[in-house]
Amino acid sequence: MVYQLEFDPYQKEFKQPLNTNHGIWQLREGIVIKLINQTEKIGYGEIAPIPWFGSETLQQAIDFCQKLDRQISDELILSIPDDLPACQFGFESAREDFKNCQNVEISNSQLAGLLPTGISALSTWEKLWNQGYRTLKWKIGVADIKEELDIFQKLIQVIPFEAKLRLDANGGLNYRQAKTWLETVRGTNVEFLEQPLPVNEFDAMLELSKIYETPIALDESVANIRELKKCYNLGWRGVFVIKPAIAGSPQKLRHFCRTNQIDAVFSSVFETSVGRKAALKLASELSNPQRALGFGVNHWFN
Ligand SMILES: O=C(O)CCC(=O)C1=CC=C[C@@H](O)[C@@H]1C(=O)O
Ligand SMILES: [Mg+2]
Repeated sequence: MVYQLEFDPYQKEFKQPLNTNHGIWQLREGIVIKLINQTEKIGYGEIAPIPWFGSETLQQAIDFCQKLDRQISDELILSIPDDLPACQFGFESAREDFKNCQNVEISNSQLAGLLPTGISALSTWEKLWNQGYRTLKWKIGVADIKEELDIFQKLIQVIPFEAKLRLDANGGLNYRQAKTWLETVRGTNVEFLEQPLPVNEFDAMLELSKIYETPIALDESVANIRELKKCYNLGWRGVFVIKPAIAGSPQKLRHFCRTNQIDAVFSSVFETSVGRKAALKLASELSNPQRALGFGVNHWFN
């Protein structure tokens, strides 16, 4: 099959900046691609890089698109190199969009609502709860640990018992702080501790995952299919937070998840509705149905 290719870079400002250990993220930049087939039908896909998670940069994706002919084939799409995972996702999603254009219906009870960092979480959780979220995600490793531990103690006093809380450090803790958090959350409604340590401290996270009963989740460490396989082969059996928009080829991702029984939680990269549709389709096939999807941020842009 051969397609006519069109691609449009975009910039969308977040309604509120995302504050994580990586820094403050204000602007989502990406590329919407259109594949037009011989019957003039259009398949849409999105390239939404996060270089600080190890994907290609926006400029690398734009350069790749610009070098392509205006007519591209299935073979070319399926041969996009693994060092362009966001491009692999965007082009393969557009190709698959011809097959299934309905959106995945999903309720907030199946999604994790994202709390603001710091003390604002205490005044925000109830709004998310009333919107139907039953899983809440809170970024830590942003402020001083004493301050965040104090806020955490207040938060678990007020949120309903049946709420699940995810803590995401974005690799911002050290070993001692990670142990402090894992001891603090023992017996609470914390569902998992996401990426407590930096990517280069995998062995320490593997050791902690064998000591503490609160699951540890990796996302920065498993940001693409190559890293996913590496961590699995090194013995990771905790939660795998998979961001399909930067993981790489959906076909290869399906093969890995169907071949290996992993505890996967599919998650957003704050893509637009184009990428979200394709990512949620993959999540509906491959994410652990017992866990909420990390796509609670569906109205994130101004
Ligand atoms: O996973 C979710 O529930 C929402 C998405 C989310 O938290 C993230 C998306 C993209 C980059 C990161 O800052 C962050 C994460 O670390 O998971
Ligand atoms: Mg994370």
